[in-house]
Amino acid sequence: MATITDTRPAYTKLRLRTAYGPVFRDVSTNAPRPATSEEIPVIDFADLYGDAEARLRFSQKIKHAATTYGFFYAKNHGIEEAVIEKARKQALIFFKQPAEAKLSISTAKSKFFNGYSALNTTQVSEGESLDRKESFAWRYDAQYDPDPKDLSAIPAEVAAHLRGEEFVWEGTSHLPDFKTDLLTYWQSGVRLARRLVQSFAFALDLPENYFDKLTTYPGSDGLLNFYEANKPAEIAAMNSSNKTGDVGLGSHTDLQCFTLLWQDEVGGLQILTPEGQWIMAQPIPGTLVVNIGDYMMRLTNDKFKSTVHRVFNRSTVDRISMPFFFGFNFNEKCGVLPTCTDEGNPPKYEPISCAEWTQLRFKQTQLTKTLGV
Ligand SMILES: O=C(O)CCC(=O)C(=O)O
Ligand SMILES: [Fe+2]
Repeated sequence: MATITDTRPAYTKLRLRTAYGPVFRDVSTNAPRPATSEEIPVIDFADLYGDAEARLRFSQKIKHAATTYGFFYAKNHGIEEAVIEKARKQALIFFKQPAEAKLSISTAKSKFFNGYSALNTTQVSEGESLDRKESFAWRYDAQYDPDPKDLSAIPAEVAAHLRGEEFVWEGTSHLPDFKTDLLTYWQSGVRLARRLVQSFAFALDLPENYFDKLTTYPGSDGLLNFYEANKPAEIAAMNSSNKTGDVGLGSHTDLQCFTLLWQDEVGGLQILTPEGQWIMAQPIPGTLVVNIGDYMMRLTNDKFKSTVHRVFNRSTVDRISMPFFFGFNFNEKCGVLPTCTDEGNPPKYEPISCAEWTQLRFKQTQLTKTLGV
């Protein structure tokens, strides 16, 4: 009798945190495969700085990527290599310090998760391991805005939501140029994001300056992630116990409008396709990875996709990544955009501010402090 082989992939359930509680996704047990250039396209940012025609062309590419997988690579993004390299070196210097020095600026000292998180102290995804990484986080502070601000003129409703904290810089002042090099990288991110969000507006059939009033004191979170080299025995243990849930950073979506991520050449970032297949966002030198966050997805009535991703790291060398999370002014309540809704497609969501929105997710995070915002 002929046997029929069942070639359907097996699926497991992945539990994800969302603002409104856990959701479950079916995930294929097939091994992760490299992403194709259709899935995660490389977009040339030279056009973002070009004439009206070039900017329109650019916005259409953004729209395509944002409405499919919500991930793309940015080349010619305008952040100087020297700026990135200095920040990367500082990140390594910081993480290679003795534990004591790092713990002196622990996130435990922060009201807003600024500072240092040690190995295995966060768990972005409850169904997976603790996050096998260390990190250093800081947030928007008007005194460092590349678009200079009159600090005495910040509206009270804006000031109430600003989350920068000086202790992260005070506690690293023994590291020469640490603050300068990281803030220079961060400022480049703020500038690029303010520009890119104009193209998002264009892509959504809105005037290019539509969001500008929402990005005067934007959510701008800087983060350094350090995934320490695994010892061969650790890798063998992870593999032999077949713990696919043993992750560098658990499965999650980013919270705000979009993320600009620099990653080194080691690799490990994976994204989850709508079919539940993990695909690898392999490093492409000279690019940033850009991805849509939940807040932007909500504002577009789910037209732009905020896609689940994780870091799956089995490397025997250290890995550094430096995400920059961008959102609107935290006090501004935004609803579904007028161009993303019509009679047949009514708004699915009530207006909400970035402050309220990020709070909702944090309330779901019972165990520890989650930095993926
Ligand atoms: O380290 C990476 O490549 C991704 C980091 C990330 O997704 C996050 O910090 O939200
Ligand atoms: Fe992320």
